[in-house]
Amino acid sequence: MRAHEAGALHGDLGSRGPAWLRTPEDVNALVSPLWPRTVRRTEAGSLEIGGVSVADLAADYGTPAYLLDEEDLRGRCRDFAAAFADADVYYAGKSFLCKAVVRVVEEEGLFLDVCSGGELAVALAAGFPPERMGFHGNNKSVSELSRALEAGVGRIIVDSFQEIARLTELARRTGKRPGVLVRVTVGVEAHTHEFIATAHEDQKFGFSLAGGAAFAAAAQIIDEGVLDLRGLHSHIGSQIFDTSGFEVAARRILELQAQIRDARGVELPELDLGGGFGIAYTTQDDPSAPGDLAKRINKIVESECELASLRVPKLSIEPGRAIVGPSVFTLYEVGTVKDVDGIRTYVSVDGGMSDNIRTALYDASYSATLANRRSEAEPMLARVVGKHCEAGDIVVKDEFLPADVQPGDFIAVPGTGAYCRSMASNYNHVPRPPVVAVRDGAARVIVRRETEDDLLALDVG
Ligand SMILES: Cc1ncc(COP(=O)(O)O)c(C=O)c1O
Ligand SMILES: N[C@@H](CCCC[NH3+])C(=O)O
Repeated sequence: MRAHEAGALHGDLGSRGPAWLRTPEDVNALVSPLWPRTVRRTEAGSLEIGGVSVADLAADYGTPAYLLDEEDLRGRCRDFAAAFADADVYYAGKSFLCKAVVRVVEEEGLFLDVCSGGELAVALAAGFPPERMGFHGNNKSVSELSRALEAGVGRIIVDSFQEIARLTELARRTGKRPGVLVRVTVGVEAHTHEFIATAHEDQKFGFSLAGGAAFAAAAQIIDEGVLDLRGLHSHIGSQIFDTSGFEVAARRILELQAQIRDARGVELPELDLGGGFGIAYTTQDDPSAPGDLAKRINKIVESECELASLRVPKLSIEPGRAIVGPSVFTLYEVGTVKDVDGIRTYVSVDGGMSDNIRTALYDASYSATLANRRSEAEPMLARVVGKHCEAGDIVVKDEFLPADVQPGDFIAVPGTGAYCRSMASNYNHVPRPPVVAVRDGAARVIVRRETEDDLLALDVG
């Protein structure tokens, strides 16, 4: 029995209810916020991206592959830059970084946030202007800090008293005066998965506001006068839809700004409210457009500044997921289809948790569609799983796919531009997939597929 015939099955979707029950027509539809802008289903029924069919891309580059819609990515950079015209928009490179993306970010006028020596190296190799970079991290090494200083990184977001001491020592030694922000833990419980919330008190990032460490850090930097304190920083977490968390964060951080002014007579000129803007992974998600986010955030900052009699500081934000996440889908080939009687159908693809760990790690929800053809078959509740030796190797927990899905079909999973390739692993010695950028009918590999030789080259035993 195919799982779509099993009535009891739908109970498995719990509160998502009948909205999830789909017709064959729905199963073939591409719901707009989920897919990159140039993706469409052709008359013949297969998907194309940037004017190139997935069949051609699979033939040329193999599967699995991350397919990046360059026009979509550039469009999202431009949308953020235009919406936050009075602010600096730092693209958060941790979401996905390679030289080609660094160049896109630069060409579209954004700034860049890096958070390790490796990300800094990629950015510098791509020729990104260091003065437009911010350097994050709760445990930057002396060598990473030295490289940032040597390169002339525009600002370093300091995260601990030890780091302030290390950077101060380096600055004294080299005669440089780096711009810094103090990362503040504002005590906000962001409405997101606990692993990706970063502003509640009990965690590793930043200086506590409530405990007084944030004030002490800022005061120490001002008193020592070696580092150039430009402002305060807050990042409340990731995949957030509700702007009330930003509102509380802005209020608290501006109160601290006023406290610093009152105690030291210094009005800090900059304020960074971090990233974290949510995207649509399923039809249940309803993300805000950059223009709406900008309006709400600017209003919050202006009114809080008025209340505290502060000049409005130069604002910056650090979106990663909201820029690159929706620009990519992963293309997989189906290898096996297994009906577990009365429970569900498992559709196994040629990748899995090594190219997308988010489902296993955060219980994240994704969507999927049959990519190589249109099907008139009845919808079947499926679970898209990978090829790893791990029961939790799930890519898409629940999705309606046509009941005739079979080995050799292609499955596309949207929303995989952020934190998928960047968090990919070699579990089971599965080589990591390539990233292929497609635009105006032409495709180019921007990160090549890893090979078994690459893996063996590391094994020097
Ligand atoms: C300090 C900081 N800035 C920006 C980001 C980017 O977040 P997102 O990709 O959710 O916009 C992160 C990651 O959560 C972060 O830790
Ligand atoms: N890696 C996380 C986001 C947090 C990363 C940055 N602090 C994700 O996949 O959602």
